[in-house]
Amino acid sequence: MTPVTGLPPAMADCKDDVTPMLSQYVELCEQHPDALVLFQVGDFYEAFCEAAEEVARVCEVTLTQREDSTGEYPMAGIPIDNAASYLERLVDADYRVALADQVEDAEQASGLVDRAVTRVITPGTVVEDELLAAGSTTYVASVVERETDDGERDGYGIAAVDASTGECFVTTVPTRGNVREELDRIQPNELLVAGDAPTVDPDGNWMETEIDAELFEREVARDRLSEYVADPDRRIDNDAEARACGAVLAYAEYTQGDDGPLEYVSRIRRHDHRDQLRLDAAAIRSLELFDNRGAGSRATVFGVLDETASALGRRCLDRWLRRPLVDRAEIEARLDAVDALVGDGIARSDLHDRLGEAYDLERLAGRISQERANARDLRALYATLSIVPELKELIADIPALSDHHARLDELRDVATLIDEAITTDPPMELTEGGVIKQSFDNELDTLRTTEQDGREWVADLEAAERERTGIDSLSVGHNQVHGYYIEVTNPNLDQVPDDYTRRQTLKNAERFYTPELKEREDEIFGAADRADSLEYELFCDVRATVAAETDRIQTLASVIAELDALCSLAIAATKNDYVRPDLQAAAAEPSIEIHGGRHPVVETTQQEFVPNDTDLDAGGVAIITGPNMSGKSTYMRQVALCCLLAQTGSFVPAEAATLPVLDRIFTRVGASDDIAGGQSTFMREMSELTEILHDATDRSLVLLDEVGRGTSTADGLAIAQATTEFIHDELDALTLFATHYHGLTDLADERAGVHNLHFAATREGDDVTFLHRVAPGASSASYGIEVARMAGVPTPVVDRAREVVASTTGDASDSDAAADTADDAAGQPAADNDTTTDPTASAAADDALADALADQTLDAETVAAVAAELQEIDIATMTPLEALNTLDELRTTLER
Ligand SMILES: Nc1ncnc2c1ncn2[C@@H]1O[C@H](COP(=O)(O)OP(=O)(O)OP(=O)(O)O)[C@@H](O)[C@H]1O
Repeated sequence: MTPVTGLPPAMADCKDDVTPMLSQYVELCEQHPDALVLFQVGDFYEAFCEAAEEVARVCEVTLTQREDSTGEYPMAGIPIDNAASYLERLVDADYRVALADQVEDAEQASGLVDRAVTRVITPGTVVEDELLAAGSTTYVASVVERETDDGERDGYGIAAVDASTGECFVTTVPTRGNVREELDRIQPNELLVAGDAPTVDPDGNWMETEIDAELFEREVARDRLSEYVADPDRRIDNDAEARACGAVLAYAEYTQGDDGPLEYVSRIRRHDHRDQLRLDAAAIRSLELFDNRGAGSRATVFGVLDETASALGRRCLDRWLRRPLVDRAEIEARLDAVDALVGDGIARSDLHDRLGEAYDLERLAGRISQERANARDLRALYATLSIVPELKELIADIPALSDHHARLDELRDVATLIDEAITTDPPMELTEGGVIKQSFDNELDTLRTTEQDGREWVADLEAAERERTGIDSLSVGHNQVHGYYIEVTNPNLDQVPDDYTRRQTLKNAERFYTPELKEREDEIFGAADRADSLEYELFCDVRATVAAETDRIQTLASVIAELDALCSLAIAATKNDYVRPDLQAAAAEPSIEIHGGRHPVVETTQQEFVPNDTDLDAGGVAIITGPNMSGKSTYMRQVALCCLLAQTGSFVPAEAATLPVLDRIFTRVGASDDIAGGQSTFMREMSELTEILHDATDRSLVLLDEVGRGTSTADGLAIAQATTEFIHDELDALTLFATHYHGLTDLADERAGVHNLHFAATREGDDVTFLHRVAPGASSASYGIEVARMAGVPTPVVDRAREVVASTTGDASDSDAAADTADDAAGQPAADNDTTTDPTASAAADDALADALADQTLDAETVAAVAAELQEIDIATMTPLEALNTLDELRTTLER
């Protein structure tokens, strides 16, 4: 269905004939062609015509008809009081929603109430608490290609802003690939583009929004930036950064309905991508830092490390994990702090408890400066400020946190003001009183006293009038329409005094007022009205005074956030038994030495995790072989994660670790069972490989997992071998390469820095047991068929696969397995007796099994036919495309 934005077509057809109110709607829709306009009519936000149909569909609300002198229009509305959940649905359905509010009091308006768009809600600029997950970030980003003075293209400027917290940053990256890498780190919800902007990967998980190209213009952007920071050139490196940043800020202003700069965006940080350990999308994904393809949020690296107590800390830890450090001093400073907290259980748990009381200061600061904060928000700020003295005391004696101690500003002036001004449990509404404390303002106190005295006088009136009139059933009451009254039932009406004036007649009684009651009533309501509006004015003054301190509040927020993130790392380290890593000396050649290393996530899901050592010398390449499921991938990732955690400032899951400061982690996981993408999968694999071969340095860690599998076995082995040789001979990168190409293990004999590792398994009868223990040397058997059997592949398929292997190798895999078991029992690497199977044949069998695994209900006859056909194929002479086509045909046969 095409999105309905701007002016609904049916309304466009009759726009000149509609009522004045609808013509206001038409005008606002025309001003916001990209947004779905929700138009306030009393207590509802309404949409009309096609927009109404869409709102009714997405929000599941009733579609009604509006009828007026100009015609009949479909109409759908959502209640303003309860708008958040409906707005969320519309934003989730990729709508930008423009809220056209009544900006004039309906009672005071002469004629049509004025309306204006006060806010455009878009996926990347949500600020409403109800629509935001706690501790999350919501960025809108933009990318601008950089041009040098001579018109040469030279890299890209990237900017992002989180409109809910005011965080804003810029960076420049050299290549298109780096753009994607940076965006993968930022994970923006929305990406701004103009007509000539470079298109970024369309697969990105963000909404693309086209904005006016003028907002990207150099001068326009620079002018805007100078409204935010005093000296933009000091913060911004080049025009591309300035243009990208100008555009995101302009868009943020537009969506917040502000004409001027957003006060709470008070600093623009600059990242240099060389100042952080670089991780590309493949690394973030395959190391399962934040996402684990649906296995639950705890089963990620972030999930394991996240012991934060506050939303501030959670966001900070997220940032740290996305941008590990490369500056040795900064890493050591974080490690020192974590170390101190690991060593002091009492400080750690007290700190964690106090931090749990901190509200989300970043978002509070945004709301306060945007005048969206209510009295409860100010009280939340006060509550957070109240914990600061305790935080200071808790860390006063921890030298590693002395910098945090010095930066913890108690903001006493702000705290005192809020506490003196705002009631302890204020209402949500700001205009109905109860917000400002007694004794804060003399005029307010006088008004409240007048009101109070009046009410007390009324409260005493009943008794006084009963006595005066002798009517025992006389009562004094109040209602919204008629105000105060004295009620006398019909049988007593003859006793009513002369100064009673009739106000209202009921069935069994009459209601009266006296001149004095009227006078008191005017006094009470006059004072109450005036006091309510004075309270609102005083509240706004207090809020503005606090808003002027936004910068200090944001600094405090960042210190609290860091303390919480450090505390979280210390708790995770203690809970999971991590150790402080030693960083190699700066001058040392990068090498990795881990004793008893573990995978931080897998170890939490396994009953017994087997720790493994790693010893990778400078420029070393480890070729890792072993049966399927034996632990190769887990091992490689745990090595990468140890390095990554260390550079985040975290302890690492190991008994001891000496680690280098890496510049980059590359991971390339080969096209495994998922051939669905066909050629494109292999192409992607190769283009990612190209990037590694171009960019890796001797400070990079490269993980290659079954690279080359996406093509024919012969080509795959050739590519794998050439890649390993190149990495070893030219790049000197630290490399772990898990492979089923046993032929690759021969490289260890040819090149000094290459060595073999293998994961062994033992077999008893048909049962294979994985030891998950890494040992030197190459493995001799893949146990693919045994794994298939254990996975439940029907017996005829398993038997046929054994026949295929036997006939192509002249051998049965049993002998390999037996040799492997015997080697392991003797503690010898299997490579010594290697009876390596022909890779072409075992790959053919693997392929047959992979297909069979895909559908275990296949009949044995079809599978046998496919297996026979597979046997006929001469894979070594096929092109990758031919191989894929043949595979596709075979699979189609199986699917029939
Ligand atoms: N050191 C270990 N201790 C305990 N269990 C482990 C260990 N390493 C891996 N495992 C378990 O074994 C499973 C398979 O591990 P992994 O995916 O690393 O094997 P693999 O050799 O890479 O397999 P394949 O070649 O099929 O990709 C893991 O999901 C985990 O459950």
